[in-house]
Amino acid sequence: MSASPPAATGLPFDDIRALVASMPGPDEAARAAAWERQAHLVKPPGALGRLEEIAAHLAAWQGKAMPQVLRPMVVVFAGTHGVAERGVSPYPSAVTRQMMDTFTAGKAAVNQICATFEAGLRVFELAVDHPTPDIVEAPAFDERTCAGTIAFGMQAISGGADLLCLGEMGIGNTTVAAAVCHGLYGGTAEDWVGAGTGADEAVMARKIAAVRAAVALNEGQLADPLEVLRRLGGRELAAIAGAILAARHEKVPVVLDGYVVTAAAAVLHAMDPSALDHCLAGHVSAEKAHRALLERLRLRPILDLGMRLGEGSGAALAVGVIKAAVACHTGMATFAEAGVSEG
Ligand SMILES: Cc1cc2ncn([C@H]3O[C@H](COP(=O)(O)O)[C@@H](O)[C@H]3O)c2cc1C
Ligand SMILES: O=C(O)c1cccnc1
Repeated sequence: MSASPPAATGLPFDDIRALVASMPGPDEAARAAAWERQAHLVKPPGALGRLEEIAAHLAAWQGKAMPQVLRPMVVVFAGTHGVAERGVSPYPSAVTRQMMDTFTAGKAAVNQICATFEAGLRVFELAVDHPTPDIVEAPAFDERTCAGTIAFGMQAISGGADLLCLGEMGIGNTTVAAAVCHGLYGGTAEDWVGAGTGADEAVMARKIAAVRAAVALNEGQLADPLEVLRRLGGRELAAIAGAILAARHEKVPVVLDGYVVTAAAAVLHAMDPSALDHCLAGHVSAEKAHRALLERLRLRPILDLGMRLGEGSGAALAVGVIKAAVACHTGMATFAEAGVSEG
């Protein structure tokens, strides 16, 4: 279930930029064929609402008029963060490794959701015994290690998948996600900080202070989104960005989870506004800034259940809806096949 931490590959940011510049677009013929089929299925046009859009999205990004979700895969990346030692989470960093063990034992929330929808689950450990430096004091990575971690994340689909759901585990990472968003979009630290696992007033004040100080430390250095990731991010965020990019190149649609995963995705969006066109937002989490972030990225969440867990749980839950969308699209009869009169 776990893999070794990333050895720095020496892959520089220019190689990441080249992968972003060469992203394939959607298969518009497959999308059009999917909508054409939807128009003839035995239901009033549009009656399946968002399910119809999801089916057409999968057709466009898998490149087939009849998309499939036979091998949905949930990939959870885990990392640890120096900034966690500032008391920005009610929980200690040790929980990250303990939750890895819980995933392996099949006993976390995401395990149960994956089992419910017959989704695979892989957990990638990213050197959790070696936290990235405290972003208030130093960049999280040097360029080589950041690029190497992005490249490592590209392995997310190496086992094969026709739908990739992304998740994360890393105590303190809602602080890191807020720093990345503040670094990308400006505003104030307060705009981007939320309660995470359940911060009280004192923890919230430390989170806001940490995010403000981390961004201030890097003033004038954040015009390049990859620099935002390198200076203010963390290993699981870098790996998630790599996974999204690899999936795009391999025609695998992606389902994003909560605020942390979406913040990692935002780095790619800032590099190229079309970089997330193959992604669906599995849900909007209860983390304060997630809704605003999704709106900025023009992503409409599939579910809105007040969840604020992470682990890929919201993305995994959306697999149920996505599978149903594909089942309707591929399995329903047309009016002609069913012998039902069209209006
Ligand atoms: C038992 C437990 C299980 C979790 N599963 C995901 N997270 C979530 O909480 C963390 C982020 O919140 P913060 O920034 O407040 O630390 C991440 O590890 C995230 O995946 C968990 C957190 C805990 C405590
Ligand atoms: O939305 C998220 O990603 C989230 C929220 C709370 C805790 N961990 C993750």
